[in-house]
Amino acid sequence: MIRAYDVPAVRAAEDAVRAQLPDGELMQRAADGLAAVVAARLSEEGTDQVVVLAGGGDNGGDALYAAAALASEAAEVVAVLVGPRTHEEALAAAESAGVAVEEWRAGAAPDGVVAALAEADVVVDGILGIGGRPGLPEHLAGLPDLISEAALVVAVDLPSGCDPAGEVRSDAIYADETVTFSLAKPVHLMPATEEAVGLLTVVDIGVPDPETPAVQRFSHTDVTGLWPVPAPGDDKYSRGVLGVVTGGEHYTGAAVLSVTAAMTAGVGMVRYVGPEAPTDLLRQAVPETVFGVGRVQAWLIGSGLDVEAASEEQLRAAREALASELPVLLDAGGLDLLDAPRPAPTLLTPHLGELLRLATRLGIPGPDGGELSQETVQQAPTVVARQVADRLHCTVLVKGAVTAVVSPSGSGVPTFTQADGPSWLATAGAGDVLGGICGALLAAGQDPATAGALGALVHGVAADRANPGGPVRALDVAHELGRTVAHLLRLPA
Ligand SMILES: NC(=O)C1=CN([C@@H]2O[C@H](COP(=O)(O)OP(=O)(O)OC[C@H]3O[C@@H](n4cnc5c(N)ncnc54)[C@H](O)[C@@H]3O)[C@@H](O)[C@H]2O)[C@@H](O)CC1
Repeated sequence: MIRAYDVPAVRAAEDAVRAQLPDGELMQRAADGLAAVVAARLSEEGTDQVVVLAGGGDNGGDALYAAAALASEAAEVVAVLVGPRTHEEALAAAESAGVAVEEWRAGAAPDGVVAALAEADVVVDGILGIGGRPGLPEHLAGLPDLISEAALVVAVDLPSGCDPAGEVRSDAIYADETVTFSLAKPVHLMPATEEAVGLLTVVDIGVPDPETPAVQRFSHTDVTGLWPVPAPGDDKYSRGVLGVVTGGEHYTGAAVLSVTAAMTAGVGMVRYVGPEAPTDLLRQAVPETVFGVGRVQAWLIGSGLDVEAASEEQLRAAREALASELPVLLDAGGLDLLDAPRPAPTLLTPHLGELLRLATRLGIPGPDGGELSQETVQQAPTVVARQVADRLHCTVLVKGAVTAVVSPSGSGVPTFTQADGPSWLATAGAGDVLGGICGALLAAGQDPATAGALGALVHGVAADRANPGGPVRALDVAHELGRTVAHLLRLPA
């Protein structure tokens, strides 16, 4: 499990440790750790040009102390002071170690800075850390374009400009590697910001984990402790029966994909409710399926379901499911069926377009109070998802390269994010497969957040294993699930 802690929790944990240490010791540990990582990335000939961008806060202090430590390792280290203030002791240390100093505190970049950035082999981004507001300081808006394409960009704690909470996308430095200290922060794991982080390296500076994480991510080795594995006394009913209301006369494939995924992921049984065409297809493609309404432990409703054109039987089953005390997963068209909170566990699995449609239907406004836009949903997917989760008292899984599973505010459940799949997984029907996996987990008794996050992990790993490094089709991902679960269960816990 990877855990990330929000800024107040990190500051409190750091304060507690700092109080026990000599002045400046914690920052020195951070700077030494940073310098060791950067030194390991330098070429062995010692010919590298290193540029250290230092802001006005402690992040800039870390970067300047690291610059001092790197002065003897590189051909040249240039520190560029970009903040309104400078950490004076760290600057003095850098200067006495032989670091060249440039200032760029406002306006356009001075020629010396432009030249240094164009020639840099390594750029250390110490402009803003966890004290940063989203976006780059105004005069640094053009900075990313000045950095040589060939340079390795190493961010200190987080890429400057990124929202430390990882909730909103903003102008930022894109790092190849981010070196953080003891604790990961949400920025490192959230969909709006993870792309800018690059490789995440955590250097231990002796700060213990706070109690409550803000964001969690399952690792492959977590699957063993969480996946429902049948015991000798189990039967198909005790393992979980999933009621499935997906597909229709026109979207027959959604039924095949979701039911195949649920069965291959290991549900005890599927009861499918749908019209003739998908039913006929399922009789051929997934002969294990049982048809018609009956006793189930959870419902999967929606993939390929057009509420306007759905059969009477499907709509009745869906409405009864929503009125029941059973866990329900709503996907795609099924999202149109929920207007008010249900008393039972509910997992919604929209992609960004569906999230916009759902949030708009619920009357959730944009940040300016006006109508919610596609841009806002793209820039701040987890903010919008949380508003939906709060309105409907449900769990919202937002699909993407980084999938986020957001629970209602105050529920005490951290946000889960998973980034396990290859980009090839962005393909038709992949969401139907995810619905089948998560539905199987709900039927086995998992809570919606765990079912969503674990389902996303297995979905991503199966896609990779179905055709490593190449294109996958959704049905191949579904067929790979059984072997993927077996592979994950074999990993040491
Ligand atoms: N607190 C500690 O004990 C430690 C902190 N460390 C470092 O300190 C960092 C946090 O330091 P700070 O709290 O000083 O925060 P920052 O170094 O992020 O600096 C914040 C400063 O920048 C300004 N600012 C923020 N966003 C801006 C924006 N978009 N445009 C212009 N100005 C902006 C703020 O007003 C503030 O003055 C951490 O990220 C980490 O790198 C490390 O040295 C480890 C120990």
